[in-house]
Amino acid sequence: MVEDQHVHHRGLDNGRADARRVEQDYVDLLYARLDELRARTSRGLSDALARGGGGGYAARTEREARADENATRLARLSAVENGLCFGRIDLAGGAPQAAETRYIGRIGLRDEDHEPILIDWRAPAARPFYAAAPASPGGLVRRRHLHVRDREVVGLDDEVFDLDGLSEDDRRSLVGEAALLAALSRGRTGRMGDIVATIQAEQDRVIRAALPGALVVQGGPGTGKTVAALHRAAYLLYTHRAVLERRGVLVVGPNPTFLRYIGRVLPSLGETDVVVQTVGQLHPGVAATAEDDDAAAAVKGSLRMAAVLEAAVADRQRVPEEGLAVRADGVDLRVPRETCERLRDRARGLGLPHNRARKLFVNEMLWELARAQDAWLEESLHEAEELLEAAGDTGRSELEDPDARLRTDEDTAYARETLWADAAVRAALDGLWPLLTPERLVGELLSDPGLLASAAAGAAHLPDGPGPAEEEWRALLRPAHAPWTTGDVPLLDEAAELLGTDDSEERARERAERHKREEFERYAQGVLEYTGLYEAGMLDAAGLADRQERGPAGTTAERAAADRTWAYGHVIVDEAQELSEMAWRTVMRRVPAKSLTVVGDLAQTGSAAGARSWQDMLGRYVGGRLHEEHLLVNYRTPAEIMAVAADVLAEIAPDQRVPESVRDGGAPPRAVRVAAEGEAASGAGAEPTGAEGADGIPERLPGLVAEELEQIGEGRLAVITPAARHAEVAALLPEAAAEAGPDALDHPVAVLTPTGSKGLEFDSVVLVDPSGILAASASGGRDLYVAVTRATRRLTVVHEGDLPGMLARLHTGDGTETASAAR
Ligand SMILES: Nc1ncnc2c1ncn2[C@@H]1O[C@H](COP(=O)(O)OP(=O)(O)OP(=O)(O)O)[C@@H](O)[C@H]1O
Repeated sequence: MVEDQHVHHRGLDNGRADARRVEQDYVDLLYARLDELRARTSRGLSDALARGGGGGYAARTEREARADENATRLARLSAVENGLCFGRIDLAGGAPQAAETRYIGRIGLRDEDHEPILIDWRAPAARPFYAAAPASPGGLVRRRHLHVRDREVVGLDDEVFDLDGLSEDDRRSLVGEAALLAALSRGRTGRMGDIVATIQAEQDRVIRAALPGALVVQGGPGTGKTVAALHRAAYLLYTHRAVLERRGVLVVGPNPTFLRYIGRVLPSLGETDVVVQTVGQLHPGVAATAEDDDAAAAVKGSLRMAAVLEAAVADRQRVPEEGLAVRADGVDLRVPRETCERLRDRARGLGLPHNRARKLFVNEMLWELARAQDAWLEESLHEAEELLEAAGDTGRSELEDPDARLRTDEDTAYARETLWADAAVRAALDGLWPLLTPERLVGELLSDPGLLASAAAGAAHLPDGPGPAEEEWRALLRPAHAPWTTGDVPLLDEAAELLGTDDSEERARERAERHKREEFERYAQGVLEYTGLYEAGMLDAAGLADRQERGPAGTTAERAAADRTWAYGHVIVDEAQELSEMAWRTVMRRVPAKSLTVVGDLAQTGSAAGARSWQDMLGRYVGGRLHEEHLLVNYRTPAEIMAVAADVLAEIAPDQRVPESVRDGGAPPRAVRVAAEGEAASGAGAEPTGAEGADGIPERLPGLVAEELEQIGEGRLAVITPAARHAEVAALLPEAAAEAGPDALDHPVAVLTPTGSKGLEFDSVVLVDPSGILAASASGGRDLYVAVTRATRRLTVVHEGDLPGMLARLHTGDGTETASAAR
């Protein structure tokens, strides 16, 4: 509930109670309409289902289409129950326009006479609700936020755009401050929520930016990049439905926990045609979660790997010194080296992927072998003839040419078939030009120093080269069959491009399916015309055929996710600073139109292969179509905690601006010093720790966590530790979820590494061993920055030795605790 002290009094002179009653009446009307539509849709659905499976093909198809349509509508109508309407704008009148009032909500509604009674938040008519600012009210007299719980109006929050009455410094672009603060002060649930009611003007610009081109949104922690990106997905699908419903939208996020964290936002916005994946899932059939060490990640993520893989494929197209020698059917067959080379070069010259060029190579080699076999047979037949002749018995008539071929072309063709069926022949040809899967190519390459050395050397001669130096590629070596890492996935995708598939069977199947589909579309058109669905604009024949083909489970999103070559209509990348050059190459392949939204923070880059500049990463794909927006206000972290983060930022990325916190007045962040392992109670530098001796992390941490939990009540807490100490710390908190667990977000306490905490937020953060985080890698400072900016209310830093210099503020700030005081 919005407390009275939060409500601006300016616009409520007519009495808050009266205003609330007026809004309650209107909200009642909206819910009545919603109930009516739901009842109607649900009747439509049960009618369609009740008629069972009878009737002809046409009737069944029509019923299925109706049932499908009704089910989707019903799901949408149910999803908007909470917060159906959250805003109202009053626009100035003045000739020729009359003054106008609009209500803004999660969906659009019309009354019986088709008059709009509620405007969808994504519609152009809703725009002034978000865009109006004191300096540019955009025709608004007043903006009102409605707080509705269980269909009851529990609070109002008004802003009057009376320019004379407002000072310039009235919160820059911030709008609906009271509503915003109320939204921000709610405890965290472990799932991200939507913010349709309180989208801020700078975020609105991002959400409603044009579809084409690449939009990069750079913003510090908590500036709402993630939440704005997800609302943008919903907005684009609403505004460009025709394009995007068929092609879908792909959202790429950093890790599976994060994907679960944001998973609920899109359905609440009524959008289902969205595929949400980590980089580790971009290649269908692989779900990589393991990570490389920094050295391997840096090499693997570099664009030079494209040349290494190209060379690795060429290395698999081999010609042995002595040519091809194989024994088939008891006969030794040979194809000389020069012939093998000529055929290899010809196959390479086709410019086809390896597995498709292989068909030509294998085919020609089989002819060579068949001819070799022929030659051998000819020779033996001639020999036999000569023997017979010598014995006085001629097999042929005197009239025949003694040098004529004894075997016909048909014989040779037949021999070719027989040779292809011979396992030894196939194995020999596979040795020269094997059929390769991406998994095999990459797996064997990374576990074989010989293959790697050769591919790295080969890359030197390619346009994307030179390849990595020996000390670099050695970092890639690992045991055969090691689990896939996220860094491997772009390599697998690159390999898939280079290898292609041997798709002749698939293409024949596709041809047959296309034929079937064309017939069905013709048929569907007839069905639509007689049902009237066509005139109503609800479906077209292709759409109906689509539904028919995919059945109820096959949404655009599902088909897209399973298809490596799917071309999305738009791609949104979150925590985009973590993607390597190779990962961008994969992402760009998924969106040929290069329509992208990229959100991230260069100051938070943790990956050794991640971005240091957006232009460097993206310029080569989008050129001049790169548009950059900045978000500057932090909605997550209170000012007191952000001051600590600002010191860290000044060390690690002095050129990045610290976002300004909306909230302040939170609990002061604190540092708690504990004894290091083996540190004596009276040891040098130890705080006085009491009679029972030096208490270290094992003794102190559970108590500190319990203390924090008490402070935050229903909220959530994260313990963030260096990766090397994760297991040790998790063992101290058996009730907590360790990050690998699938339901880390459903526990009050989660133990995370800085990487695992990316993009997430918690009411309280207990950061263990900051020096350990700093020392863990070259990007330790950036990881520390990520860790301290996860808290929405409280931050406790637990350290053993001295605090790192960049956290010194925790010593001097108010409320800093010593170990003894914290007990
Ligand atoms: N306009 C808004 N109204 C209400 N809450 C908001 C608004 N903008 C952002 N928030 C909240 O602020 C928090 C931070 O947002 P979000 O996670 O999108 O930030 P981010 O920029 O992605 O942060 P990071 O870079 O740290 O991952 C979320 O809880 C989000 O719901």
